[in-house]
Amino acid sequence: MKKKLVLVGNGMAGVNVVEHVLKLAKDQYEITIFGQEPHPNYNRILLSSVLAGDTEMEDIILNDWDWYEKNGITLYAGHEVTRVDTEKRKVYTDNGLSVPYDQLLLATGSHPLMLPLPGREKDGVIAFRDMKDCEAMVEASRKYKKAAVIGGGLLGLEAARGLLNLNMDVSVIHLFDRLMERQLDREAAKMLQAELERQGMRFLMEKQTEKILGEKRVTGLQFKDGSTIDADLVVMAVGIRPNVRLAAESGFEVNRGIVVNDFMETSTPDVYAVGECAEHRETVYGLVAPHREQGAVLAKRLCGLDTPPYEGSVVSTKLKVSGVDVFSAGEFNDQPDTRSLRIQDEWKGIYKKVLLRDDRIIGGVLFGDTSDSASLFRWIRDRREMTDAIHAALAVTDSSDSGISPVREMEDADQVCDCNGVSKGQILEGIREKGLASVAEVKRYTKAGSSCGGCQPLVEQILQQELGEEYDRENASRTPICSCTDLTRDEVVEAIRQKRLTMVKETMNVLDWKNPEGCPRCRPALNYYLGMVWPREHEDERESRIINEQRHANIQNDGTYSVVPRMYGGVTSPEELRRIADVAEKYRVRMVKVTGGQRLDLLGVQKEDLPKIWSELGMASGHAYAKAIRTVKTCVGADFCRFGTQNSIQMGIDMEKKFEGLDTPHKVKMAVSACPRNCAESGIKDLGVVGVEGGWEIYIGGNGGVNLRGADFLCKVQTSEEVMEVTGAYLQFYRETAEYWERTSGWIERIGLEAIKKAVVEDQENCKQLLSRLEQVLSSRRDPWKKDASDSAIRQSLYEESRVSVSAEHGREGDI
Ligand SMILES: Cc1cc2nc3c(=O)[nH]c(=O)nc-3n(C[C@H](O)[C@H](O)[C@H](O)COP(=O)(O)OP(=O)(O)OC[C@H]3O[C@@H](n4cnc5c(N)ncnc54)[C@H](O)[C@@H]3O)c2cc1C
Ligand SMILES: NC(=O)c1ccc[n+]([C@@H]2O[C@H](COP(=O)([O-])OP(=O)(O)OC[C@H]3O[C@@H](n4cnc5c(N)ncnc54)[C@H](O)[C@@H]3O)[C@@H](O)[C@H]2O)c1
Ligand code: SF4
Ligand code: FES
Repeated sequence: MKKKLVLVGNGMAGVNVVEHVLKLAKDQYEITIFGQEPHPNYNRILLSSVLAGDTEMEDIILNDWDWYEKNGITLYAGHEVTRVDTEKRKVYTDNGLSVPYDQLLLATGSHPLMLPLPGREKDGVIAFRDMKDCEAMVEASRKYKKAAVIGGGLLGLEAARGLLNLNMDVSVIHLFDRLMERQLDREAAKMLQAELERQGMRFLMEKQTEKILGEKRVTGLQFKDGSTIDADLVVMAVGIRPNVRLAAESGFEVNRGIVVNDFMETSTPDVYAVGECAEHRETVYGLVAPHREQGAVLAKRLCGLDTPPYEGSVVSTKLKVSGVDVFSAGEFNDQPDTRSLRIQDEWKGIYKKVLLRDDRIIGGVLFGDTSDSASLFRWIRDRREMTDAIHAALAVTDSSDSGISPVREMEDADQVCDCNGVSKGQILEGIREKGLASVAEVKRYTKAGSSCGGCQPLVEQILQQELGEEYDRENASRTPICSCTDLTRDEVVEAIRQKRLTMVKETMNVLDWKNPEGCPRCRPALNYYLGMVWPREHEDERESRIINEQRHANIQNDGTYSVVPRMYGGVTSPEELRRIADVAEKYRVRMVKVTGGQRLDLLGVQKEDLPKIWSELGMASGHAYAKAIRTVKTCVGADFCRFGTQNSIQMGIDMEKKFEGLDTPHKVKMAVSACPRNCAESGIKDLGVVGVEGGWEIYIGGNGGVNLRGADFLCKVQTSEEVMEVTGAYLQFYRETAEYWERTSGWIERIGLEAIKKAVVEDQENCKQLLSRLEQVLSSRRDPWKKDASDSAIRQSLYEESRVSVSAEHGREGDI
């Protein structure tokens, strides 16, 4: 019988151990994971990129719901483990669950430190630790202007850069007279501050905050010296505290963190700890590289394999702020027994300092040019003796002049990517044996470069050195659709056409997929591309769709579902409302809510009630869960409003009826307003129509989500028929040319407004062909709710029996 492995903490460190265990001994354990956050495992490091607008929230998911299910892992997301009974060998959660274990792994991470200041409970005072904090900052930036970040460390500066990108005025309040005093010496800190000031940050140095001002919401900060500043958002980034409550209350030995030995074993048999909550040899690590090293040892231990002990890590840090290259590792402050090598080039803005003890390299700081960082880190880790060659390599301020190539110097065993533990040898193997030819391919295949991104220049140098003239920079920027293949989206779509492929599995086979089963990223994408190319021939493959689309409903964070019936143009009738009310009462729906898209959402529906509710409602699916045409929001328009120039409601209804149920690469939201006052918010929709004197204006590519984007003006037309033509051609062009998972806002940035104008407005012939292909797709649509409600076999297998483990039912799959 399989042993039971229970992991508490669904973060990067714990899940990394599980990934290792699955690779080493897949069948040894029955695995259960508890995570307090209502999300699958995601890359916390990349929250800084999400805030800065460089990455989308959904792109930082490391293992989606499908991954847990596929690997037979039971995930309880949104559940906190509150007690461990070591006698009974069971864990207990806040909502009454208990699960037995044979081996228990604690990876509970850290809490952000919140200064105990008067007023800290006010609205607008937050930390920067998780997705929720990131969303709160984006949300605040829409309404407020002035942000104060307390703490000038790595996190504070990355938060401040993100808030600048969100167009806020940002002040950083720092306790000391230099930034990042735990990583940088005075000189580097001075150069960093000057560069960040140039980017627009304001610094209040040597300031101690005394009080948070304001009534309900924060309005400012007051300092010990009596001065004040205005602020309507305060982000505290003053360090972290290991989360040891569960361990302490359960009787495990705890100091600053949960005390572990060299095999990550706690004081209690069969209980282990890893990551930010673990204290090893009196050190707690707040960076992922050491957690990976710990995880590799622990996974072998759990699988009964021999492993050398974990003896601690040498760490390095890089600040993830674009336009600033800063690296630090080991010691950097001069001491009586140290000597240093310093190079400063004020013209190029470069500073290098290397600290020596007994002529051995023990630490260093690089600013402005971090191309030596991999070599320097290796020299520090190995406590390498300073040589003339090393000295010469460091002494130049342009690494290309040095004659020493950091890459050539590296041994195969040397680590290139600290975040993901990838060596130069593994990358070379990928290049030589798998034909990897770009940074993106290396990233997808080996994971090198996929976290903080700091090692990407080194990966590029390895590619250049290995492939020589064959390395084609331009070609290297091509992005395969996922790590299962080297083919790009366009190549896959072309192959589907040329080779007349019609099924997902067949496509993966014929195109030589590296992972024959595909992954959660490529399976739904292939299913979409096949349907797009062959609208009549392709049989939709439900099992390839994301979970929300398989069930035709949005999974909520407590495991229930939401039902949003279609209400064309946001218009309903007393008769429909009566039916909705009856259903809501009969099935004890927890809440009926008006959505942002002007529909009624029945929240808190049990899975087995879904088909019954759909058939009793007798309304069409609103597709609120799908990558498809969503709602058309309308204003009341000329029939009722004295400013209205057009009948926006009728136009909205016509558009929704025409395009409902159309699959698209990502969700598509639409709106129709009857005058430029734009009450239906047409300016932030994927497709917005605005009535004006003598016709309609059409806007495209707007987005009101995390990455706010105003829509671009596409064209003006005179008649309602023309609106239907241009919007139809636009939607079909998006369907045919966008990457799956790409919103219209990203697509438009990528391919350009002019290309879209040409394809759907100027080139009449092309427009006609787009419309004719659209008609083919529209003619083969079926309402998914009707189909499932009337098919007893589907009802039983999908809604009455559970295919998905309890785990995967928590959280919103499609929308994070
Ligand atoms: C914005 C940001 C940027 C960062 N950038 C970098 C970087 O560039 N490089 C780098 O190396 N590091 C970086 N870090 C730090 C890095 O993200 C962390 O060191 C790492 O994520 C810690 O992993 P962990 O699994 O130990 O803890 P966490 O990621 O905190 O995961 C612990 C999880 O356990 C859950 N949990 C806790 N208690 C319980 C319980 N009782 N029951 C159930 N679940 C529980 C928590 O909700 C949490 O989801 C950054 C951190 C942040 C916030
Ligand atoms: N690029 C990266 O590697 C990266 C990025 C973000 C976060 N992280 C990690 O996340 C964790 C949290 O980062 P962090 O920057 O909060 O921690 P930190 O401890 O590194 O820095 C906190 C900073 O806040 C300052 N501070 C403390 N009290 C203050 C006060 N009252 N007023 C003003 N300033 C004060 C400290 O002097 C220090 O510089 C760390 O483990 C860090 O390594 C790493
Ligand atoms: S958009 Fe214009 S027409 Fe429509 S409700 Fe607002 S003001 Fe009236
Ligand atoms: S070092 Fe962070 S992604 Fe490679």
